[in-house]
Parts: sequence; structure tokens; C-alpha cells
Amino acid sequence: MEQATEKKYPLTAKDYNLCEEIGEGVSASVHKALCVPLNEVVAIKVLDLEKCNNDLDGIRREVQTMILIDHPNLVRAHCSFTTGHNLWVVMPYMAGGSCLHIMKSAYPEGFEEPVIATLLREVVKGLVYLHAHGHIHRDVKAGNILIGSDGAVKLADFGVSACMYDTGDRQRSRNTFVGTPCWMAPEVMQQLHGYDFKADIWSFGITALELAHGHAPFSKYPPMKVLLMTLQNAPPGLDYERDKRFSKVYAVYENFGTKSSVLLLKHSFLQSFKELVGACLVKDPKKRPSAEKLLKHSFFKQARTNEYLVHTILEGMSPLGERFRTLKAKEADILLQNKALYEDKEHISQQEYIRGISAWNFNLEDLKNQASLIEDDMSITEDSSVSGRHAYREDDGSSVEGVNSGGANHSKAASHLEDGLNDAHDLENSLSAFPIKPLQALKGCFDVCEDDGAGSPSFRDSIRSDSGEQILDREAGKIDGVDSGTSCSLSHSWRRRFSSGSLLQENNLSPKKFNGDGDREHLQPRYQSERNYSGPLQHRPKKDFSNSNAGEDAPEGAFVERRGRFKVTSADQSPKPSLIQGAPTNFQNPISGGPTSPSIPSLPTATVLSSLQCILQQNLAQREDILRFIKFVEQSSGIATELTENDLSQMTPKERDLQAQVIHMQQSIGSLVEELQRLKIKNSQLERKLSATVKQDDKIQE
Ligand SMILES: Nc1ncnc2c1ncn2[C@@H]1O[C@H](COP(=O)(O)OP(=O)(O)OP(=O)(O)O)[C@@H](O)[C@H]1O
Repeated sequence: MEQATEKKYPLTAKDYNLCEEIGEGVSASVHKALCVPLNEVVAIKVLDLEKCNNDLDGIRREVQTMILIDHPNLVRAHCSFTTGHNLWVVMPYMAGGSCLHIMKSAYPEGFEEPVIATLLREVVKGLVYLHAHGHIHRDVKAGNILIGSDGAVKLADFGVSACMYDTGDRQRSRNTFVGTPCWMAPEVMQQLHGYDFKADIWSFGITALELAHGHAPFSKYPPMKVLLMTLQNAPPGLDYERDKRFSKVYAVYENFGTKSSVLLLKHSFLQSFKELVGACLVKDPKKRPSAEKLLKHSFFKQARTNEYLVHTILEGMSPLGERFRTLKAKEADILLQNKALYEDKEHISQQEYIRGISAWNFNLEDLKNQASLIEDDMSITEDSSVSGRHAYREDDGSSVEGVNSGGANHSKAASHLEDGLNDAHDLENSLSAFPIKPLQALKGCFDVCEDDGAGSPSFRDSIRSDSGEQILDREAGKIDGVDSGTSCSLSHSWRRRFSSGSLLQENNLSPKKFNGDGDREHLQPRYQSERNYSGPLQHRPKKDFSNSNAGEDAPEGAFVERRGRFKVTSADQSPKPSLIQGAPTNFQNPISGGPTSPSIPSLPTATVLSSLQCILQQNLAQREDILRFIKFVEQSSGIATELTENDLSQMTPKERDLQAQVIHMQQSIGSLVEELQRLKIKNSQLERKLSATVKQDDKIQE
């Protein structure tokens, strides 16, 4: 491949001395290296082509993009070449590392306001350039915002970026499913009408929250749940209560005209930050501002210079390689400590987290588990969702409702839902009640990288640490057994998590502390609940499973559908029997007008309550009708049994006809009684569900 810059970067591996590892992604590891002929420190991204699952197109695209771009806020590749079965991409060394790693190391609760403004402004500038050149980045997140030793901010990782002009028809919207769930725009998840540059604006909004809080909203949830929550809930945002540390009044000095005067402006950072995030996190992409427009937002008045970043966040940080090693070791340690938890069934979300997207398996059990985790979110009102309170309190270690709160609540929620989610039919009903159909949106979207467990790339041997010490081997971090029972080995999922964002708290690696707020003076080392930091989801062509053994992984029940790696199994696909032929079957959901279902997950609790009450009343009325009908039939059949053979022979045709009808009615009684039983059971289930919901509602109101 041709060199991209004036300087001639060598195209052979022997001209580079690979040093320690400084980053790891889903598809690659990144090393510090010395380019010997130029005596220049560089970063080399090493992609193992054998592990790339034929996604060579994606790699080609990434490298092409990286070489062609030319903007101070985007990481440009110097050159690339293959060595053995690896592809090396040589790029500038960004000594500060990614914002995510910096937060993990020293700012677990997010950055200070001016830092956020400075970082984001630089990112927007990069996006303006990318979008103007027809590219969508598709993976904007703190893990991909790199900082150089001079405080330069650059957006990296074009692994999933897309060129809008790829098809040649300059089509301006895409139809592929890529990105990382927490940062992924709803329209990318939905795949209904494609998406465009505005998908990056959504991810940018999520990244803003990530930089403010130290983690992305919903980051602790398993990927499926993240998708559902993004589609269902009101967009996340800043909250006046939780984020009041951003409410400080700032002094803004401005020069006017020739006379240099200083004006003290009272400015609430929180207000403009809230506005910025709110503008980006609008579900309708058309209503999101363009990157260009965003750049003019008043929020960026807080932005400072690159030097400011050097002084505030880089000074005092340990070298990147050392930081990376420490974080990696810490994560391995925490995984070991929590091993027992993962064996506990009550910690489904943590299991999902460990498994990562690689192990996504949409069988019935998984769907049930995922769906059972959804219930607790029904309590999230627009407001609390917007504030993100629900998702954050847990992070402080104080357990609240939610998945990771010690398991008790979760297990309660899960068992509570058991009743309502007894079969796949109900499950599908409940999912289909979402305003947009996430399942449909998900089916066939993914191909999933399976970890072959094969470890080190051949280049490993040549790697040495700057300090000469043995660097932590990737395999050394592998913890056997933790992931037992899943289809993904830990080494893989661990890599995946680490790369894109576990924010396991770090012992205060750096002496750097804030002196501003006071509330962040002490960065206590603590192990916070783990999150799901799933890596990018790469869209690949759907596979033909027509010859596959459809039922191979199905835990039970008939196989319904399988597209890509998605499959939905159902224990009962048979149509529900109608009550009686000719009898009314209009069990209508009073809200939607559709058939009633015990699960109406997309509705707020109050609406669900009134809906359930209506259904209950309807069922009671129907039961009365049926009882009356049975009584009537019993009376009729009583007359019939008193008739003798003789009587029958003397009957007129009309009488015989009537008699036949009576017999038919008698036969119906059996099925009516059965139906009645079924309704009774359903009634009692509804009653239980209703009282549980009322209790839950009461609790929330308390
Ligand atoms: N030029 C660089 N200088 C310093 N660190 C880098 C550089 N490029 C990447 N890194 C580090 O390596 C990590 C992984 O790199 P990158 O994101 O390119 O890999 P990936 O496999 O595409 O990851 P993912 O897709 O999971 O985000 C980054 O998060 C960052 O911490």
C-alpha cells in the first residue's frame, strides 16, 4: 500500500521495533513502536487477518479511510502493510491514550466541564470534516477519542466507518447494523429506513454523557437490553439533580471591539450542556443538528486550548503502556474475584456482560432472561429515564432497583415475571407491543465472531516492553472456567470488554485530582458494578442456515425462525383456540385495540394498571356470559335425555333438527368448561400480576 504522507514510512516489519501493548480492540491490538529509520515513535495497530472472518472489506475500508483523511482531529494512518497473517497499520502515537482509559485511570466519575467542552469541540470538528467527505464514523465513543502528548484530540478507529459513496450511487443512507450498542442511534438499531450522518450525532450525544459521568448511559446492561431501552425509553440526558456539579456559574471573559474590556458573564454550564445533549439525543434523526451546526453551540464557549488538556488531565499520568498494563491486570483481578457471582443464576446481566456480544444467542431462554430484565425498566418514567437516575444510582454502589443491585431485586423481578412469560407466544406478544419491533430489527442483523480460542499472533514474540520487563501476556489474563457454559471463551470477551469500555474503577493510579468541586477530591478505589462494554457489531452477510440443524441449540419447543444467528423458539406455536364457534371472541386491548396481552411493556405503569383492570373486568363479564350459557345448555340437554326411543321416532323433522342442535350444544359444553378453566387460570394470573404491579407502583410512589 502506498505511503500517505511526505515522510517515507518503511513498509517492512523489520524497520519497526514493537514495544508494549497500549490498547486492545475487538479486532486488533495496538502497540507502541519505534520506526527505526525515522527514529520516530509510532503506534501500530496489528490486525490478525486470519481472525477477521472474511471481513477484509471492512479492514480495507478502515485503512483506506485512515490513509485518505487529512484533518488534525482525526487519526491518520502513515502507512500499512502485511506481515505474515497480520496487517500492520502504522499511525501517530497518541501518548495520552483514549479518553476512556484516562477516565478509567483517574477520572472514574467523568471529566470537569471545560475538559468536556474542549474534547467535544475537537471531536465535532473531526465529524464536520468526515461528514463533509461523505463518511459516517459509526463508532464515536470515549474509547475512540485519543489524546496526544501535546493535548491534540483525535477521533480514531474507522473500523466500522462507512463511506456514503461506497455504492457509487451516492446513496446517502445506509442499511447496515454497526456500532456499539450503548452509543448506537435508534435508527441504526431499527434498520427500517437506513441511517445517515445523524447517527454519529446521536453517538456524539451519548459520548458527551459518557465524558460527564465516566460511563455511557445503560452501559451496565446486556446488549439486548441496551437495544430495547434505547428504542423504548426516552433518550437519556443530563439531570438537574444528579448533575448539579455542572451548575456552577462560570466567569466568561470576552473582548469587545478595539477596547479590550472584560465582561463577566454568568453562565450555567449545565443548561447549555443539557441543551447540547438534548439536541443530539433526539430519536428522530432529522431533528438532530448537523455537526457543523453543533460546532456553533454556545456550550463550546467553555472549550479551552490543547495545552489546557495537557495541564489538567495529562500531567501526572503514568506512561500509557504502564497504565494499560495496570488496568488490564486490574480487570483480570476483578473478574477472578467476581467469579463466584457469575456462577449464580441471579446475575444474568453480569453473565451477559462477560459473554459480550460474541455469545449472543437468541434462543428462548435468552429472550426470557432479557425480557425479564425489562420489567424493572417499566418503572422508568420519561423523567427518570431522561435524568438517567435509574441507571446511575447503582453505580454509586447504593443498590436500587435494577439489574446489578445485589441480585435480590433482580431475582424478584425475574421470578415475578415468570408467570407472565411462560411461553414464547407471550414473549413475542410482549415484544411486539414495543412501539418499534426490536426483535424484528435485530433478526438477521448480526453475524457473531466466535472465539476460536487461538491465542497469540505470531508477532508476539518480537514484542518487548520499553523497560525490558516481560509484558503481560494476553493469554495470562485468560481466566478459565468463568465463562463456562457459554459459547465464548473469556479471553475473547475479556478483550472485547476491555477494549470498549469497562470502567472498573482504578486505584488512583495518577496523583491527579480535582481541586474544584470538592466532591471529586477523593477518587476512592472501589469496584463498581460491572458494565457491558460491547464492542462494535459488525454487519455481515446473512448466512444460509437452510441446511443447519434447526433445533440444535433450542432448549425446548419448536423452532420458529432462524435468520443469521438469531433464532426464536416457541414451545407452542398452535393458534389459540377461539372460545366457541360463533361466540364472541372480541377480547380487545382497550388501549391498542389489538388482542389483549398481559404484557404491555412499552406503557407507563398507570396505563398498564388501568389496562389490566379493564381486561379483568372484561374477563369477569365473559365468565358470567359463559356460566349463563352453560346453564341454558344444561337445561336443554336435561330435556333431551328424558326422551325415549319411541318419542324420537315420532318426532317431526323440525323436532329432530332441534334435537341435533341440542346434542351439538352438549358436545360444546365440554370445550366450554375447558375454556372456562383456562379463563379462570388466566384471570388469577392477571389478578396476581395486577396486585404485584399495584404493590410495585405503591413502592415507587413511596
Ligand atoms: N494511535 C494510537 N495511539 C495510542 N493509543 C491508541 C492508538 N490507536 C489506538 N489506541 C488504543 O488502542 C485501543 C484500541 O484501538 P482501536 O479502537 O483502533 O481498535 P479496535 O479493535 O478497532 O477497537 P474497538 O473497535 O473495540 O473500538 C484504543 O481504544 C486506544 O486506547
